Amino acid sequence: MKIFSSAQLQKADQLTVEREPIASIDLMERAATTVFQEIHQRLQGAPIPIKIFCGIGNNGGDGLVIARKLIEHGYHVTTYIVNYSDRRSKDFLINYDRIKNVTKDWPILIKGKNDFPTLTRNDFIVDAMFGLGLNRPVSGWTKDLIEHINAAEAFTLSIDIPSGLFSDQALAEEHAAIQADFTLTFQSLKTSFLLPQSEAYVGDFQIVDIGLDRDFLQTAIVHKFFITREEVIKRYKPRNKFSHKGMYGHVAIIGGSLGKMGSIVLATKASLVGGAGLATAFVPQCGISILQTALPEAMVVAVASHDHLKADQKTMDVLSDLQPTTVCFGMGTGQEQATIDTFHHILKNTKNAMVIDADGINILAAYPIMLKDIPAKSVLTPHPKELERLIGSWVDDFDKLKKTKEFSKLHDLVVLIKGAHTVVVDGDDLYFNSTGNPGMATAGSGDVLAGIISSLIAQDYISKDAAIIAVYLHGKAGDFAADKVSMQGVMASHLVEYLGEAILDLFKPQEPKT
Ligand SMILES: NC(=O)C1=CN([C@@H]2O[C@H](COP(=O)(O)OP(=O)(O)OC[C@H]3O[C@@H](n4cnc5c(N)ncnc54)[C@H](O)[C@@H]3O)[C@@H](O)[C@H]2O)[C@@H](O)CC1
Ligand SMILES: [K+]
Repeated sequence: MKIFSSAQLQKADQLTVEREPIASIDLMERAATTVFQEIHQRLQGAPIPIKIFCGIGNNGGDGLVIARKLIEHGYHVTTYIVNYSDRRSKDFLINYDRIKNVTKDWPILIKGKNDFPTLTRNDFIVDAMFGLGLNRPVSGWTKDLIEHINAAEAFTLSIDIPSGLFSDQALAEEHAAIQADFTLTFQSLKTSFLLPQSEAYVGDFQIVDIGLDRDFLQTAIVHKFFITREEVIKRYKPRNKFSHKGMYGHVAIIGGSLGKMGSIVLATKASLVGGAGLATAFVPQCGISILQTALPEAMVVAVASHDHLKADQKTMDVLSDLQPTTVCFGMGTGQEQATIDTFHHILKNTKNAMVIDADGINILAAYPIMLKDIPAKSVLTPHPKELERLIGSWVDDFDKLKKTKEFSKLHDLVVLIKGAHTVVVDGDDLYFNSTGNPGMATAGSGDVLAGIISSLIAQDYISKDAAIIAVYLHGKAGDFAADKVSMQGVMASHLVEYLGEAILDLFKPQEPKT
């Protein structure tokens, strides 16, 4: 699913008005009516006090349409005009007149601090103060009003975007924005919704299709995408019956050390459940019986050393004889010098795209000289701390994405930035994941993900697609697991256990979204 910039959405807005054609006031009516219907469906006529805060632009105009519709449907509505400027938009003014025809409780003007209404946590607040027209951080009494609304801790629904938040740039923490419980956004997600810094503001979100110009939406070039089920289905290759295990590749999972063998068990198992035909765990001596016991389906190659990976020539020859399709390195390896040398040797002797995780990333950060030896299109899967060691620190989430794109292009690598919405960075293209939950922030979760990515590359997916499909399925498995065992109860093993269900879910007819 494409993610458009606010400039593109405003362009789409104009084109829709010209091409449909539709008067902008009618486009506002259509858009805001759709939002009203979403609210009405949830409130079902509940007699709760609804307080709508309208700016003086078109976001405010939307708020007035919503207020009018709610009043017409018998809801208890109080409308406020947040009069932060006297330049009112044309469509705002039209709706300002219209609402006066349906109620004697005309909108109340807020012109400063002493006009702030008392709010309680039982209110249902609709935030229509600023939308895509926000062009500088909110300041003055308007900022105080935002903080006043947040302090009420009432259920808050934001229209299009939480007021005070920008769609395509980060918000400094000294600036204020509405902390929405729910955001109904027009036509497309906004990038800022998917970044960790905005988590306090956006809450849950839902896209409202307002029928913007289809041709523009289809042809507009974007570099940001939301990984929905459809994005995965169009990339996923179903199996044909005349197939044999040799067709599904051979994954070599390399890593582990004394006391950290579980990460290899999880990654190797995940690679088999993800569909690889063969899997070999390449581990220190201490891991042999562990792997053979925990995972009879996997072959095991042990290096000479006992506690850590210290491959000698003999075991490197075994690895090259294995001819693995995909090599995955880094889980549980530690950073002993012998392990670092082994890793460097593997990098130089591997041609196909690899998956590099955990300590593999930390070793690359410590020895950037090794970066040039990584096979093209390899996938790195850092969590934010590992990423910082690799690319240096960043100012904010947008700066983090910019630096990661540069790193991805410079070294021709696919980089996954793990988080609430894990991002797959492939050159200039960003793919934000739509599945997963906080229950997955648990030991071993990353090992499972690395195993799934490896299994998909072994099955001949290009690295970018392998990463996109893997993060989606990994998160989906986590969602199924959390539904069964609670978020707290999710363990990495559950992510392997529910992976098959996540794959099946791709091809199950979806009941219509409620
Ligand atoms: N995209 C679309 O096709 C549609 C958009 N509509 C609405 O139109 C909105 C955009 O409306 P506008 O462009 O009028 O702008 P907004 O309503 O978002 O903002 C109102 C005005 O506030 C001023 N402003 C910006 N930052 C400020 C600040 N920090 N302090 C004080 N004033 C500030 C700007 O001059 C802006 O025109 C969207 O968010 C959406 O809600 C809807 O009417 C439906 C159609
Ligand atoms: K808003």
